[in-house]
Amino acid sequence: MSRKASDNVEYTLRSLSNLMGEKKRRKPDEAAGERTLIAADSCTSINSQSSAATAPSCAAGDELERAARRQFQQDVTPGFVYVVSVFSALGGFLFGYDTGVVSGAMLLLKKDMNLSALWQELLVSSTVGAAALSALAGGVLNGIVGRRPCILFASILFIAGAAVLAAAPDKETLLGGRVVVGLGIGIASMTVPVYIAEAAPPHLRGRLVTINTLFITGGQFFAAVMDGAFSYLPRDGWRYMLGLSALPAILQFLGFLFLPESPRWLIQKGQTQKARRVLSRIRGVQTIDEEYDSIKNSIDEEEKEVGAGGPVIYRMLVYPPTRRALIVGCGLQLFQQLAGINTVMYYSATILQMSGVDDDRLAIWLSAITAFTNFSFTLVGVWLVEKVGRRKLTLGSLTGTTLALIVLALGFLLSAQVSPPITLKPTDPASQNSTCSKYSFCTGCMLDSSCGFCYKVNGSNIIDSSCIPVDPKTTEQSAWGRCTNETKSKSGTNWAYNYCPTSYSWTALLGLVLYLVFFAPGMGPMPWTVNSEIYPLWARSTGNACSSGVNWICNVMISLTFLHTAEYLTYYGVFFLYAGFASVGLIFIYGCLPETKGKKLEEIESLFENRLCTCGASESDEGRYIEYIRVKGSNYHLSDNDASDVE
Ligand SMILES: O[C@H]1[C@H](O)[C@@H](O)[C@H](O)[C@@H](O)[C@H]1O
Repeated sequence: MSRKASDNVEYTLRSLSNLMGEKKRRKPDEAAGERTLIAADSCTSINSQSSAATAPSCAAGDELERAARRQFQQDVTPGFVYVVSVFSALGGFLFGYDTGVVSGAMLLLKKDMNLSALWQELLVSSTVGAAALSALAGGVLNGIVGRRPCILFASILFIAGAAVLAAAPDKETLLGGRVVVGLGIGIASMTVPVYIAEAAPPHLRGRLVTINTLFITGGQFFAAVMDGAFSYLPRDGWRYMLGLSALPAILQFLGFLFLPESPRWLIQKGQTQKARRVLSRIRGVQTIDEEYDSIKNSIDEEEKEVGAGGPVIYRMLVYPPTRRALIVGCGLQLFQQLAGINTVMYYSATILQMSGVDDDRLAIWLSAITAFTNFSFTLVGVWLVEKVGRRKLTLGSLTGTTLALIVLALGFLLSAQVSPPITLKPTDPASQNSTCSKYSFCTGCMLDSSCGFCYKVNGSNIIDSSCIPVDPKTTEQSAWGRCTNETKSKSGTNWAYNYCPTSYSWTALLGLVLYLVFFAPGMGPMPWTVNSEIYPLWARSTGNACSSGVNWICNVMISLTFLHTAEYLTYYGVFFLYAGFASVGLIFIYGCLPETKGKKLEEIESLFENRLCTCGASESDEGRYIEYIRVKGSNYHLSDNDASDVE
């Protein structure tokens, strides 16, 4: 593409963002911003000379100061940074869509392609496994070629993967497509938060990076809706489900042809002129010297302190502040996954069946409601992150998540205790020889993946119940006897696979909803947000690669072992186990996560300088405000302490 064409499109994007800025400036109370600033300025100047005498004339000082702050925030936040963030967050949307869509697609695929359980597991876990590998490799790639080419490369992988999946003639090609998509997800998951954090102004960084997680959960919700919609097609519905992700990927690719490289990466690579141009473009102001110098100085200082030789991961491990940051970053991602979010997301249909839902399509639509809860409560996180800060949000969220896990576990425990007994023993030799004949209660039968519970209902009582082997081809019926599809309606029996009919099953639904309400605003987004900001520039790609790798590896481990662990520990045992993991996470986060809200990226390293635990380090809104005033050339004093900063 010619330079001129690219300049034109960039001009259009910028006009769009300027327009957003213009609109804002036209609001009446904000139009007075500059005047307010001057008024507040004279008020505080007088104050600094004779505070007692002038106190009455400054009675409205607080109000003026607030207006001046509002003006400051608009001045340093042009709309362009939102355009940059939204195009980047399309990577998050694809991450959510491609990990979410497979559960619904699988229901159709296993019939169309006659997939065995092993192939189903392969198609799900190959994507997550590939994401783990490419997230780890993405660190090196980011450092060498930059953030923008990595995002472009990820969108190419998403487009190619979607095309292969939509056209796949056999299961081997499907597997190839899922691996390609997984490679894209891994690179996007580690690059996008870093890119947004490096482009955002400090007071909005948390919110903009959290928008990426909003897009992840939005992608998961959209995938669930598409799963529901295309499940009505008689054939090939899965091709549309899997192929649709090409559209946002194409949009992202086109957008990124015109979006700039991260200014911090450019400065690190010595491309100073380009970095200055990008900085003034995304800040929308000419006076970027302050920010440029602060980034440049911190890079120079870091090089002096840490040295430039040896692999980055080695230098991170031997330098205490980055080692501590790495422990915190990886720990957050570890506990995000150990709290079991993806068993809830991937197995919500199964968990909902425990609440008595025995229709496949209904289960898909109910999973869409679960995904919607996750999405809408992530929005609460976007709103809260700059208000209460990362630390309080994460701690509050994990506390609620732990309680919700206990509710889930108690729900399953109650259900197990009132589990219906098995009253009929099979008479035919084939049934007698199977493991199903050894259970006396429904719970045992439910947890054995080769058996299902066959029963009749008389009023509110369960009668004539038996545990029979499941049909190896479909879990919708028993292999033989009263609960095959042909005999069910004639004999008036019901077939329960993977669940037991009990009057306490609503507690599972309650626990599930509570879980997402608490998890989504904090534990969902904060590990990504915090990781994007806690490493110094030289260690940022590697730090994020490692922590994203930890996230994906634990994701595979937990989601693949869920059903097997439930066989050994029962369902309530698994949820008690996750509640245990979450409690350990709570202690870890309480002790180790500092507050990074409002800090400049270059200041955050100092939070990890002295010890592992820097609990509740304060924000620096005031500092940034003073800096803004200095940039504007005023001699503005907030208080005696701040005054010394200004001069
Ligand atoms: O932050 C995200 C989000 O919470 C998703 O819902 C979940 O599926 C991902 O594993 C997690 O990393």
